[in-house]
This record gives sequence, C-alpha cells and structure tokens, in this order.
Amino acid sequence: MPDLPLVEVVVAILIRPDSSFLLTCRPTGKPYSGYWEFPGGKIETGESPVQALARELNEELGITPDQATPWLTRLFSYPHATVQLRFYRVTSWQGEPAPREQQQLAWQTADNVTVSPLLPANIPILRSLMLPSIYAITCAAETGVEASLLSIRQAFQSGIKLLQIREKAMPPDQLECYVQTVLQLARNNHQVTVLLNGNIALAQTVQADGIHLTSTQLLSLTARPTVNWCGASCHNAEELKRAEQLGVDFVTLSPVYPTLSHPGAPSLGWDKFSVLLRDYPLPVYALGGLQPTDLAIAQEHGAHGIAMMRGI
Ligand SMILES: Nc1nc2c([nH]c(=O)n2[C@H]2C[C@H](O)[C@@H](COP(=O)(O)OP(=O)(O)OP(=O)(O)O)O2)c(=O)[nH]1
Repeated sequence: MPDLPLVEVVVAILIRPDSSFLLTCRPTGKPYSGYWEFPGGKIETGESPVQALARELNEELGITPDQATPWLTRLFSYPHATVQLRFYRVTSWQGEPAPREQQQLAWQTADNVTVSPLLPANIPILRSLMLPSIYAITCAAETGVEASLLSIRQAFQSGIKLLQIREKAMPPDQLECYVQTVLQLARNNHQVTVLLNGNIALAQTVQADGIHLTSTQLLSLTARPTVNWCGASCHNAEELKRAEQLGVDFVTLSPVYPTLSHPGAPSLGWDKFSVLLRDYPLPVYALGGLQPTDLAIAQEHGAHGIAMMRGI
C-alpha cells in the first residue's frame, strides 16, 4: 500500500476553570463519524496552526480564542490518513461554545469520561490531561525531615496533586520511613499522586503511585517499569527521545534556569526549551530555578506545567 500523505491537524483542548474540557461528536459523512474528539481540523495551506485553530473554533463552535498555548504533538496512522495532531490548550475565549455543525457537545473530566467511543489517537491524551500543572519535588536533604514534612503538609493543603520524593542521599531505613509517612499524608484526604525518584524496588514495596526515573535509568532500562505512573528526568534531545520510546507518562526537562542543586550546569533558557519540545508527544514539566509565577511563561513555551523543589 502506498504511504498515506501526512495531514497536519490542529486540535483545541478548551479547558474551563474547573478543569473540564470539551469533546464533540464527529458528524455524519466524515471518517469515524459518531466518534468523540476535541474541536479542531486540518490546517489549510498558508495558515499557521494558531490561525487554523481560531478558524476551526469559529466554524465549529462560534467562539474566538483569547490565547492558545502549544501542548503536545502526536503522530497517528488511521486507515484513511496519517495525521500529525498539534494539540493546543485554550483556557479563555469569547462567546459561548454552541454546535454550528449539528454536532453533539459534552464537557468532560479526564478521570470520568462518560461519552464513547473516542477517536483512537485521543485515548492517551486523556491520561495526560489527568496531570496537574504543578509537580512538587521534596528536598529534605536541604531542609531536614521535619521541615520537609511540614512543607509537604502545607503543599497538600494548598492543592498540590503530584509529588516526587527525591532523597538520593537519605539512608535506606530512613528513606523507607519518610516515604511511608509521605504516602500516609498523601492518602489522608488529599488524593495526591506520589512518585519515588530512582528506587523502583522501594516504590513497588511501599506501593507508591509510581516512579520518577533518573536520566541514567532512562538510558539503561529496556522496558517501562510496571508501575501506575512513570515520569523521567530529561536534559537533552536524546533523553527526550528515549522517554518517548520507553512509553513513560511524562518528563521533566531541565535546567531551564541555573539551580542550587546543579551549580555550574549550563541552563537551557526558554528558547532552547521550546525548540527541544517541538513535535514532542509527551507532557513536559519545565524544571530548574522556577517559581509558581513562571507557570504562564512555561506553558507559552510548550510545557505542560512546572516542577519545583523550592517554590512550593
Ligand atoms: N478535529 C480533530 N481531529 C482529530 C482528533 N483526533 C484525531 O485523531 N483527529 C484526526 C481525525 C481526522 O483524520 C483528522 C482531522 O480531520 P477532520 O476531517 O476533522 O478535519 P476538518 O474538520 O478540517 O475536515 P473537512 O471537513 O475539511 O474534511 O484528525 C481530534 O481530537 N480532533
């Protein structure tokens, strides 16, 4: 069979303040009609992705996006076409979405999608949408265990939903006890996802929610560890590629700015950061010297969110 041409498609994740997003049902007459998708469509000749997105949102829903930030890019082969899907997040728009093509609309949440079937290329996207925009990282080695537990408690109270325990120098007995304490805190009321840096065996023993692979593990492992959530630390294009091949759920890319934990390491800056993320299919947390106020600039450069050790 001849290779199918690559179709460039722009896709809008319209997100409301309560994190719900809009799915629409593909109208009769199109391939996969009756399947649910995000609003969007093919990029026309001479259009930029953002121009195509504004046109599609107006044609399909009668709205004008205020801003669209690049998110993921996913390549997928259907029997009718190979598509390159450029996902953008849109959190503010003018007008109220209304069906302009007789299509059904449904506001959904990633942990409870009630419509089906979804277009096959979108299934992993829902898992990515479950990830929060802030990824907190422990630093008990710097602050001491008591102070660290206190700031974790405060972080959970202020709504942090994803935490990495990164205590590379902690003795094994103390680490297990610290991890158990953090897991207990996470499970008391807060429903926080807790990943353990580097130690796959301990993560499995204590039933942490997952593992965050070091870049060394990323380059040496031949298969994704069997855990629910798997993140990985990346610093360059080779590690990003490997994370994609291994099928991890998300990565951190660092250091964006100079950091205390890696003194002297050359930092990426936002320009190099966004070049590395061009066409990348996984959610990426920007990491390195960032504060909560850097979230907007990170997302403008293609990040899913930001990861922080000291900013929480
Ligand atoms: N709009 C949209 N298309 C998607 C999504 N996921 C996914 O795999 N696709 C695929 C399905 C199609 O092969 C392609 C989009 O083509 P389309 O036919 O919807 O585009 P369009 O509205 O410009 O179509 P047309 O009427 O001009 O032919 O991308 C998604 O979430 N939204």
